[in-house]
Amino acid sequence: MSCFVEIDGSYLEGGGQALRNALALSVVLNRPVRVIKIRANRPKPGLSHQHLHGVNLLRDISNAEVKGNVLHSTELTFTPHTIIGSMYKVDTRTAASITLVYQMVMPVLLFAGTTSRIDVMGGTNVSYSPQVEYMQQVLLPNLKRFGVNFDLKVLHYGFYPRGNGRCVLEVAPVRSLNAVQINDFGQFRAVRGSAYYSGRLPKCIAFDMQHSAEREIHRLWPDHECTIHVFKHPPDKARDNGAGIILTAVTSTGCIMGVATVGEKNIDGHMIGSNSSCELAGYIKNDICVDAHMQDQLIIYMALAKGCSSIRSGALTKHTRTAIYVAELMAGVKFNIEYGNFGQTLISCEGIGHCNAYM
Ligand SMILES: Nc1ncnc2c1ncn2[C@@H]1O[C@H](COP(=O)(O)OP(=O)(O)OP(=O)(O)O)[C@@H](O)[C@H]1O
Repeated sequence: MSCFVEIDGSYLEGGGQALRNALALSVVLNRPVRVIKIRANRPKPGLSHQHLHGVNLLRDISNAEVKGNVLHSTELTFTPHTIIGSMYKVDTRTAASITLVYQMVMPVLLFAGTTSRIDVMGGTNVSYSPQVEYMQQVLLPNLKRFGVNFDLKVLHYGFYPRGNGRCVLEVAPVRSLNAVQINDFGQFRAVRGSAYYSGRLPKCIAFDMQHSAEREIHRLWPDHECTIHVFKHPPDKARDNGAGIILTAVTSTGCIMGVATVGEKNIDGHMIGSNSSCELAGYIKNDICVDAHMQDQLIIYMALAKGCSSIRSGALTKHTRTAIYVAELMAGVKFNIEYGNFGQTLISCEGIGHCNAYM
């Protein structure tokens, strides 16, 4: 009988997240895994640069035996042996999302014996992935509740198609993760954010994003603070053209929801600003404590934490259901979903209370 847990990468979302979570859990739990039909629902299935660099980084961190770690591969077996906290460097030579490489290794580095430092070159602000500001301003405060601490420095911002971005992530290990309750919205306090531009793009793009976003929030909540700063990345921080916005909403109970969007070709600043603020307003109106992207990103931590975690979010995304599928198979946990009246969901799970074997 095979000793591999088999994960079907075509299930539900059928993107790279199933692979990232499966491999991260494989290392943390020391369980060999086989991932089949990798990214089957994407236009170009199989491993792209981002995934391949993540797999090879995780191989080095865990001294794993790997088969299938080549570009476009749709099947992979991964047998980890250890977790080595250390300094690592990855140059993707593309605009591959740096934050998605970090998404793969972060849960693992928490269970190393010492602090790790991961220097990655690629894209910091790339579509369909967490913007680097989202990781700093939304992921970090949410993960702090689990007892996680990381420091993410951006040495250079990088955009599609050139890349040229560079970040350094430092992750401190934990003995175990706390269970969290992120389900009490409290009172809406403020919206804060920034709109940036770089390279040869005109400043009006960032001001259009700012004005449209502030107008929408002030229209709905005239008495609440809404502060969006506009700035240009200096040339030594961003060589290429790029523009985007990050908005966060904070509540009296410490909930932080975020929306971060990077402009693509023919950027319409007004459109980005108003779409982003409408998305954020939807969370505030419905007392949602965890935004649609944080929802799937917290699943792996809930599965590993000690005790029962619960998060109050909006409608379940396919990414979240995929993350739950992987966590249940790999860690043997069970997630429970309760549905509210206005599309809210309460996602809960009794975590396995994984303990760090290297501390
Ligand atoms: N705007 C965003 N803000 C925050 N997180 C995001 C944003 N867009 C995508 N994400 C996150 O990025 C991850 C993308 O997962 P997905 O499976 O689509 O991976 P992928 O490797 O990009 O695959 P693919 O290239 O197959 O799309 C998810 O965790 C999702 O929540």
